[in-house]
Amino acid sequence: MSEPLLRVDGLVKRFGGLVATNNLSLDVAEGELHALIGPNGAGKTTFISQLAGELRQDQGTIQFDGKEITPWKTPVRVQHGLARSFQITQLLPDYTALDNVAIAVQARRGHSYHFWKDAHSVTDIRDDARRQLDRVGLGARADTPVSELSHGEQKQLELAIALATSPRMLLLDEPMAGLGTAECTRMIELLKVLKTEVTILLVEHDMDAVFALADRISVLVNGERIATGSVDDIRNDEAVRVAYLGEGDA
Ligand SMILES: Nc1ncnc2c1ncn2[C@@H]1O[C@H](COP(=O)(O)OP(=O)(O)OP(=O)(O)O)[C@@H](O)[C@H]1O
Repeated sequence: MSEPLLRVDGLVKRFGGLVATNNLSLDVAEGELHALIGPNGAGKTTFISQLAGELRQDQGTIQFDGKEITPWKTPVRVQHGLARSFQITQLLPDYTALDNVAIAVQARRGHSYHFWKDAHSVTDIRDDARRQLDRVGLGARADTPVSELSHGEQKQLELAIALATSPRMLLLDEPMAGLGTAECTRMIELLKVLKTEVTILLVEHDMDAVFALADRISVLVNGERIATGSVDDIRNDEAVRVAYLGEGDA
């Protein structure tokens, strides 16, 4: 079997007496959409933050593309293709959708201090940003300020910004959160396309989305991975039903 793109071994994160990540090991194969589910407080966001390099683990190792990345800071992880989607809270509300993506593209290319000096590179950056907006179905909203975008469009913009760093693997933390039914459907369709282009680790509470998208699902309870399997495996896993999906649910 080929090496997984992401390999996590024995990760532990404590907050005082609370073990938020409990000896967690997990593999994500190249090309896979791996969903991570679990009840509130199970430690999903804490895990994603450690993968992104925003939170330092107490124990364990993280390998990406065969390299040990455990000591690497976030920007180095991003340069090597491991990117977390930006949250809506990090968008610049007075700037247009295009500007928000262009700033991310600019950062990726390390142009931060010479951005306005080179007209060609500016055009190039804006073209690239426009491509990312097209990819997430926001092309027609490029010149709209973020504050005027709907919640669903802002979630699409988060994705465009993450894609602007050309990731090999995307870490997505609840892309469906707060979306209405129609917006959810649109996001699922969008992720179906993106999953053919990039490996994805998806944290999501919306089980319709998880079941529609996941190649494999891992279940986290109290910081511990209690199961990993296909959609059918997880639906039929007794321990998962008891711990998370709820016994007796339809
Ligand atoms: N910075 C922190 N300091 C102390 N405790 C924290 C911190 N961050 C998270 N926790 C605790 O760690 C546990 C895991 O939290 P985390 O947010 O990772 O769970 P989650 O599975 O993402 O939950 P949700 O589905 O509600 O987003 C919780 O008990 C939480 O209160």
